[in-house]
Amino acid sequence: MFQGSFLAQTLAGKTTLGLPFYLPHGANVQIMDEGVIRFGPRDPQSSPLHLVISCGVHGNETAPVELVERLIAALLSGELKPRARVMFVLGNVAALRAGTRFVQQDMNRLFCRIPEASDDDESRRATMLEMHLMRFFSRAIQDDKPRLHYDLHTAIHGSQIEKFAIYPRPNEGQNFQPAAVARLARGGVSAVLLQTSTAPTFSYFSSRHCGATAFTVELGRAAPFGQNAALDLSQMEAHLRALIGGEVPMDDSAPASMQVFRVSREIIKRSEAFELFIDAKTDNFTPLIQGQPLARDGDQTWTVDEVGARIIFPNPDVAVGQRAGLVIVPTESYAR
Ligand SMILES: O=C(O)CCC(=O)N[C@@H](CCC(=O)O)C(=O)O
Ligand SMILES: [Zn+2]
Repeated sequence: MFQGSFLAQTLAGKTTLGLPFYLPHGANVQIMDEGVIRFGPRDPQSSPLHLVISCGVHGNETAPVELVERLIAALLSGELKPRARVMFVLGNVAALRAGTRFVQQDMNRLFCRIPEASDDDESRRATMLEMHLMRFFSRAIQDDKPRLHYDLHTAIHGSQIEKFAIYPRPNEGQNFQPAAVARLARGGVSAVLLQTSTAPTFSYFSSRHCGATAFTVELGRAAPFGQNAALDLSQMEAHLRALIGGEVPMDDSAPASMQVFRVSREIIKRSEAFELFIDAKTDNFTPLIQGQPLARDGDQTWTVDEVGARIIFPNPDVAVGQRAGLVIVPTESYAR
């Protein structure tokens, strides 16, 4: 089943789907789809955690894909033994082959939508990935074990804080969980952005529809395959290995060093007349000055109203209807 690495086989279009089987050291494994592989212990009932680790939702963000490939290889060799149920997802295989963020549409803007007969390949792939996560996490409904989804990215932008995460709002009746933020700190993440609005992103989907504690995790600067040596992912790799091995940290509060922000506003591009008054090369977390003009779109203008605001993902070249940036502000509160 594995001639060469799972990543190499996937990129070569040689995925072989199959029934679940046991590896010599007892782990259960199944290739569910192109770029989707699931591992678990011989006795799934003993799993302390249901974990999805996704990467490559954007095809130019390769460091997390190389990290996932190392984890899959360690599991296949028996060097890493799964106690958690874990499913790995290489999101946008076509874009990974092309080395581009996407082929036709940004896949991370295609979740939580109603499928249509006219859907393009990326829309169909997003829908298939939703089905894989619904099925994987449906097993979790039978027990009260934690459901966790890390969607690993790297960023087009430089950043004043290298490793950070976007935390989609939990469902009604739930608050953001400091313990979940504390786990991220163990993976080397230094800031978390609490997102209180809906979003068409993979992590928002698994939070909203799978009841998972989900994050988009930005691990550094995007670079092509083989050019990620300068990016240190060792702490995140150790954290993911511990989770896969069934070590679920029980910290109940995030370290004081973790910076917590709330997404105050999304700047949405409403027409081709849109202008962003912040250079698209501006680093993430660059401070904004209260009263400073942000953007104009026809007769609508945005200025910085917030105190202590910073910019995230400034990008005027997004498609109409998509966000051209996030305005964040510091917060002490984890309330939803
Ligand atoms: O660097 C950038 O401009 C974008 C990096 C990236 O792909 N970020 C994700 C964030 C997803 C989220 O908000 O949860 C994205 O834009 O899809
Ligand atoms: Zn990305």
